[in-house]
Amino acid sequence: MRTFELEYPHALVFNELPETVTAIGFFDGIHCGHQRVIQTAVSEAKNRNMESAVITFFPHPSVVLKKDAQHVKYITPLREKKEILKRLGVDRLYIIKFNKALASLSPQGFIDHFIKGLNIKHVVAGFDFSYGHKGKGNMETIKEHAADAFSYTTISKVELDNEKISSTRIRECLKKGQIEKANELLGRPLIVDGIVIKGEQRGKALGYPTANIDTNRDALLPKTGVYAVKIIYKNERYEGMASLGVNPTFTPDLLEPVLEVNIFDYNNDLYGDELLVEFHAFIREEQKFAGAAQLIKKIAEDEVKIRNYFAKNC
Ligand SMILES: Cc1cc2nc3c(=O)[nH]c(=O)nc-3n(C[C@H](O)[C@H](O)[C@H](O)COP(=O)(O)O)c2cc1C
Ligand SMILES: Nc1ncnc2c1ncn2[C@@H]1O[C@H](COP(=O)(O)OP(=O)(O)O)[C@@H](O)[C@H]1O
Repeated sequence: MRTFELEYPHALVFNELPETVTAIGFFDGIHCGHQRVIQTAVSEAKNRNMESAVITFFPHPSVVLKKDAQHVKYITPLREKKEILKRLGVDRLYIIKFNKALASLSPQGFIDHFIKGLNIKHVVAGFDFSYGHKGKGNMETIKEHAADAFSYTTISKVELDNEKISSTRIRECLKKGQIEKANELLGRPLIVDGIVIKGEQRGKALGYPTANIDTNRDALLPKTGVYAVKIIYKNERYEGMASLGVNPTFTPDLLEPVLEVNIFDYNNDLYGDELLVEFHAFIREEQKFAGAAQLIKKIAEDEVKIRNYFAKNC
């Protein structure tokens, strides 16, 4: 997959661009609904003997459009997004910078520059996709803006339990610790990755060494607590338990939750290495214990629970 980071106006040369079928959207999470849009574009491209593409945006429009400048966290930060799109068989990824200039482009201007101008012959988008200034362009107006230069497919609402699958719904599940429902909506387990850094060196003494993970600051983390996780390390998959929290038993003043994992049946140095953590089940809330002995007892119970969980659900 080739990635192109574009700004308005982009400088790509039309004559050098292949005829392409594209999916377009913000696609945070690349959930089951997004996957239907992207897979439709990939198979339509094969049918037409064209290249497949995904057009997406960065950062999230709310960063530019909302007054209180904020930092948005993503279910799939750009890096994860790229990995998943590669796996879906996408040939080209166009990441359009969402800035004031882009936000003020008219719907016709957007289509002319970023669809016709990128030699797109067919567009696939969800029924609620919008484009151009104030999101005034949509799947109703696209026919007029296309003016026969390209065709399009509108993907209708994809639902689970009679409710639309959406990034917002997944964010709410993650906030509540409903990881299994979030995973069902995503169509894969939530993955958070990062590099192993040094912690307080307390884990080994407790009998449960934990790899402390420096996560991407763009990554949306689930609710704090203890989770059944799988760890992908050097292309091998391990079972383990994660603590996402502020370690109240020992550190009353930690502000940001820390993600740490204890890998089952493993004993080796991991400092400086990259780990991918797949979240599978929420086990319990984080607690403040009277001391190390009580915490160790609880962690031993967590381990039994999590091993049983994976014995039943692999
Ligand atoms: C499965 C598991 C559950 C945990 N639960 C709690 C908890 O409920 N309360 C708490 O204060 N710390 C909890 N911890 C975090 C430990 O306090 C932490 O791993 C330990 O202090 C080691 O920290 P270090 O890696 O910085 O040395 C848990 C850790 C694990 C692995
Ligand atoms: N089974 C394991 N799970 C996680 N980390 C392990 C394991 N075995 C060894 N380690 C190593 O031990 C370190 C964790 O030990 P710990 O005493 O908790 O130190 P720290 O406070 O630096 O995390 C990990 O970063 C890793 O290098």
